[in-house]
Amino acid sequence: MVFKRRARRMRLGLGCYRVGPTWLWKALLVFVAIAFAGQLLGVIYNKSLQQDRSWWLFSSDGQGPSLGFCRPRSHVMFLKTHKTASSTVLNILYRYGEEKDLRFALPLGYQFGYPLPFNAHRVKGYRGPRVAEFSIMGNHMRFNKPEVEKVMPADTFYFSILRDPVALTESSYAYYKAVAPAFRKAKGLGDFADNPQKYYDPRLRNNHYARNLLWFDFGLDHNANFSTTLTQRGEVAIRRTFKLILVSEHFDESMVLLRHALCWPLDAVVSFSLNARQQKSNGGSSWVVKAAAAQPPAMALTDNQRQKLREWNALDWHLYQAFNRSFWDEVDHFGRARMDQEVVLLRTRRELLAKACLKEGGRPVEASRIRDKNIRPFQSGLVKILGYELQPGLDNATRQACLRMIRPEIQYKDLLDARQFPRAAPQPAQAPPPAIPAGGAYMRKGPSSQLRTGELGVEGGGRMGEEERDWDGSRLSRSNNNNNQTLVRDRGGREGKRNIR
Ligand SMILES: Nc1ncnc2c1ncn2[C@@H]1O[C@H](COP(=O)(O)OS(=O)(=O)O)[C@@H](OP(=O)(O)O)[C@H]1O
Repeated sequence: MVFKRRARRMRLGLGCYRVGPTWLWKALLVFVAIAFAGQLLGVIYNKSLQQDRSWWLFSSDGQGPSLGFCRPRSHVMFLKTHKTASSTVLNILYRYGEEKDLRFALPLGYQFGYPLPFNAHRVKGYRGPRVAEFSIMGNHMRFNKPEVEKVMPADTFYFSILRDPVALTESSYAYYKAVAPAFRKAKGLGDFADNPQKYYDPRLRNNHYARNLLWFDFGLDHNANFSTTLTQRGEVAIRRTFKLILVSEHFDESMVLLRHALCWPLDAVVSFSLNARQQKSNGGSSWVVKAAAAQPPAMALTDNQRQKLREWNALDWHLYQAFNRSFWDEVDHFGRARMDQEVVLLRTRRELLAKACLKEGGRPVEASRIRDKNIRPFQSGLVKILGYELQPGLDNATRQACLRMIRPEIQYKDLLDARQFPRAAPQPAQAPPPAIPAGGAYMRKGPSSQLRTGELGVEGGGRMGEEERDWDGSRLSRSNNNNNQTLVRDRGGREGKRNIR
């Protein structure tokens, strides 16, 4: 009996024990099912949100405020001055032209025979002055109006960009330290600023990077003595051709004026700063914006040295001041309040795109950290040139749009070149220049083993043989200067001073 009762209690107990866990298991199962479904819905929702967002990112929202009645310009010539944010501007032109399927006047290499004055035959595919077939031109050149006019249509819109000569010299010194003999010989930028005459020889190749570089790029004589008549003449000549001169220090306002001048949507002029130098903060090694950055000792300048650099670059300083004034006149004409509003919109848009497109919260990173060589920027000089990495997991359309905004100049030019000349056999852009030992000017190779800026060789296949010639055709000979071999102009050679207009 006792045994039976105990067995019944055990059965009941077991029954109780079974009822409890079954109920719990069922509840758990329902909970897991709900959680799983939630996750699944979340993923689907997020994905569609991301797609919606990317659709929204690069669509009508990027049109910006009304441009009024105007027709978008598609014939554009940008004089790409050196170290002025010109690569960022060129990226804008590349993107617009690519999207609209416009034809670019591209150099054979990466520049139009720089530092020689521009010649129409430097344009790949150029077939003569009466064949108007190019829409956009913007790679580095030394401006030469009559030759440019052979390539570009008569209704072309010409524009360019200037930068404060002191900031420009800092950037140029960092980038061309090894290329320009005047910079190479100086102990640091301050030392150069204290006594530029001590280091500067106008006959030496690539020294144009060290004096009045803007004036030089506009095709004017950068070694001329400063005079009010001369500077006014230069200014008038530039104004006659260039309908808009942007100012690097006011980049965003510049972009607003540019978009209205070209009648382009807001997104077309939204950009990420390209070709920036790495700057170190006082304490750490992280990238910081220039204003807050401590310059490395070789780059540090006192106020007095800054003033001296303005005097040394007096022609550029005049140009910068004159065009800075007229820039603000244009802003006044546009309307200051309206400008402020558009600048806010532009910055908001840039922030949004940076968050969507870029890693590191949109901050530029060292080239060595960029895994994809197609977006690694070209390196030159004393400092690291920064680039960007894309956010992972972007849908294809967004990825392509983001990629366009960060693709460095060299890779972008290669891509456009391949599109425009699909059947052309790959050409070496430039034959390698002769190596000059012991402190002679030297070149670095770009990602495609081709030269870009600050190189020694004449672009477009101009290997310099035994008889070497400078950009204006004057003969060069080697000189041994304090054990530094350099190329100097022969006495009989032309002075290379020419005013193109
Ligand atoms: N958006 C914007 N606003 C202001 N400044 C900008 C911008 N984009 C690029 N930069 C700075 O421009 C410098 C590079 O100039 P370039 O691209 O003209 O150089 S190059 O001649 O093509 O090598 C380089 O200056 P430094 O960093 O002082 O060397 C860039 O940081």
